[in-house]
Amino acid sequence: MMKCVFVTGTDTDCGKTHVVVSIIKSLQEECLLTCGFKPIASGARAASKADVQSLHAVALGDMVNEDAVRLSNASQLNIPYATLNPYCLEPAIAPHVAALEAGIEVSHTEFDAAFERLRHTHALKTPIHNGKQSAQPDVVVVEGAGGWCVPLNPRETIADWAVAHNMPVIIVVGLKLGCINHALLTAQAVLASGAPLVGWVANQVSAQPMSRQAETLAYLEAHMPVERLVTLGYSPDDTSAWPAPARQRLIKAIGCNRAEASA
Ligand SMILES: Nc1ncnc2c1ncn2[C@@H]1O[C@H](COP(=O)(O)OP(=O)(O)OP(=O)(O)O)[C@@H](O)[C@H]1O
Ligand SMILES: C[C@H](N)[C@H](N)CCCCCC(=O)O
Ligand SMILES: [Mg+2]
Repeated sequence: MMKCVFVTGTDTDCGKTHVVVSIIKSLQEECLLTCGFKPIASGARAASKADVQSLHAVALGDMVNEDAVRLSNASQLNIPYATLNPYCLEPAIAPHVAALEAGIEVSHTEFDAAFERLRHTHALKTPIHNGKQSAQPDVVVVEGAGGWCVPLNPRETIADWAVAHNMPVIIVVGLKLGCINHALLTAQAVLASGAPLVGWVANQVSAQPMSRQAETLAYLEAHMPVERLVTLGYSPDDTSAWPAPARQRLIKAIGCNRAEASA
């Protein structure tokens, strides 16, 4: 049974993509075939020659989003770009505004269709140890857009889609002044929506730790309604797997079972 997890955060730029890539690597380390999913992205560029080589079903000049590129490159499966990122909007602005300006109607139905295609069997970039050339993902790690309440259109948010699918939710807390309030409000909103909130990640987003980082973490530890899965330090070029105990917390939070893994 394919598992999924929805990663939201305290704000745009809190480090969701950074954390999603590290989650993908962590689950791969646990022999779970894992891919990312970015249902909607705002902020796109024309695909370069390097993108055409690394991405699946992308032509030179097609619009691609950097988050989705990073998710695709981290995946072990060759998933068509448009499946991994069904909505790729050009300006780096609120998605509902970008969609309106482009004359595009964003719909959960399109998310569902792409998510369904993700479930299919895809070619593996490198055959795994038992010689398998293709497989279905064991886990899909979904990256939201901005924070939990970001709208898609006047009626729906991206969170509504996660809630409709009862996806376990992880909150990324970008460690900076103001994050206590943002983290607690986000946790309250997730719980109020009825989604299963399964953990949070403390993510150091600046080279220097924020002032009184230890005290901030201690307060969050005591007041967040779920456990902290891991604390990630500042590491611009490193999105490697989490330490083993944190990986175990992650697997438990998502409800994965290594025995079910196809790898
Ligand atoms: N732990 C970290 N160490 C170093 N750099 C980080 C870390 N976390 C995030 N960053 C950097 O901070 C910036 C914002 O992070 P990221 O793109 O992951 O945010 P995001 O929440 O995914 O934003 P968006 O809402 O646009 O999707 C990026 O340049 C990223 O490389
Ligand atoms: C463009 C940016 N990097 C994100 N992808 C979108 C952030 C939307 C934030 C909307 C808001 O909360 O005001
Ligand atoms: Mg991102």
